[in-house]
Amino acid sequence: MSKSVEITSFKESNNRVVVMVEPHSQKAQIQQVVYRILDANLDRAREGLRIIEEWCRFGLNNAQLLGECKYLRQELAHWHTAELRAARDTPGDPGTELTHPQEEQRSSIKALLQANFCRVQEAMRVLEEYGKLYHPNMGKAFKQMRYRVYTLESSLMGYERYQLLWRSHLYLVTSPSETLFKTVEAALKGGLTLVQYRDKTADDTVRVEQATKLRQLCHSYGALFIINDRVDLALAVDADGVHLGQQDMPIAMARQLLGHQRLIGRSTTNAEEMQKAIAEGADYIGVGPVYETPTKADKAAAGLEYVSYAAQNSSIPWFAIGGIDANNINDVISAGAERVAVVRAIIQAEQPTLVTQYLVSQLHRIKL
Ligand SMILES: Cc1ncc(COP(=O)(O)OP(=O)(O)O)c(N)n1
Ligand SMILES: Cc1nc(C(=O)O)sc1CCOP(=O)(O)O
Ligand SMILES: [Mg+2]
Repeated sequence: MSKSVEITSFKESNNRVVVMVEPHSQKAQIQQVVYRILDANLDRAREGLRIIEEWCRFGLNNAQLLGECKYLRQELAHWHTAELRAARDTPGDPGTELTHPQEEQRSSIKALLQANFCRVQEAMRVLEEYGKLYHPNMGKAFKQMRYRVYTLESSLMGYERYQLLWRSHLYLVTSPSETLFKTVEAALKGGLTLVQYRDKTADDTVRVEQATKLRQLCHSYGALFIINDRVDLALAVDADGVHLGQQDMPIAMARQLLGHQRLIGRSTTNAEEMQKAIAEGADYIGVGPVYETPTKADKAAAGLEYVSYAAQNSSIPWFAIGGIDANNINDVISAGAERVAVVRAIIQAEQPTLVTQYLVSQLHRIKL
């Protein structure tokens, strides 16, 4: 039986021409496999982008992010040619049956978005590599697209955090407590959306363990989770940002390490520190201590005058902090505060959910 063959290359050796041949059927089979891989991954990338796009549209109402998703989907459609679609063999594809248990549940919007970004990026990497066998420009095109997806992820995740920061009016800064997790969860149930892990004395092993648990807890309630003082710890536990005091790392250095996706807060005690923090690119500032407090015994009170100054002059979100509780929060609000950070008022409360609800309700009353 004669088989059709294709000459794929030849070379000269000892004055003889050596011809390399490959059966036609085998080459066609390989091509078909490549087409199926491209088809499946174009679909995967498009589906993942669609899921991300819906959040940009309905969740964030952000035209710029929505436009970027649409652009990327159109690019995918451009590469999804009829011959690639024709290679599809869904019944014969063992991959359609397989799902990972983690795909069955998502703990939050953030987890859902991250899983889909991962899916899109993986698919684009496959398209970049196998695409080189299909079209001379496909590899380059998908490399560029993959970088655009990284940028989109960065903008979207950063935007998400920034939005939630602006929506947060009560900020819990923790202190060591035997009931830390129970108390934080009770406060989250009361409507808390911003938590800072602050433990000035624990070993790093303990800090890593507690911060990891708290991050999971906060994210499961859709709240932001910030680390006090330590950029390395914030990165290690995938926190939403870091809070830096005047003696901590410079903001520019922290920004280099954390990127623009994560939040950076700065403590300020006077007008000069406030202006500097804003100029250096802080995302929010602490304004205090409003009252003297045993939680920060070495710092003299800045008073309500500084709160009024912040109300008039801060262009970024700011949190009045220091000695604030349910008894005096209305004085702080009257001085101009719309956001407040507390330690003892919640950590030492007998009923943290109720206290949180009360503080949040007072802060929201301002806007009515
Ligand atoms: C929201 C907020 N504001 C101020 C501080 C104080 O930070 P810092 O001055 O660095 O003091 P320590 O907290 O590190 O003792 C804060 N943690 N949070
Ligand atoms: C951690 C901290 N920073 C402050 C500042 O002014 O920078 S005041 C403060 C402690 C706030 O604790 P409490 O709510 O228990 O008074
Ligand atoms: Mg500090």
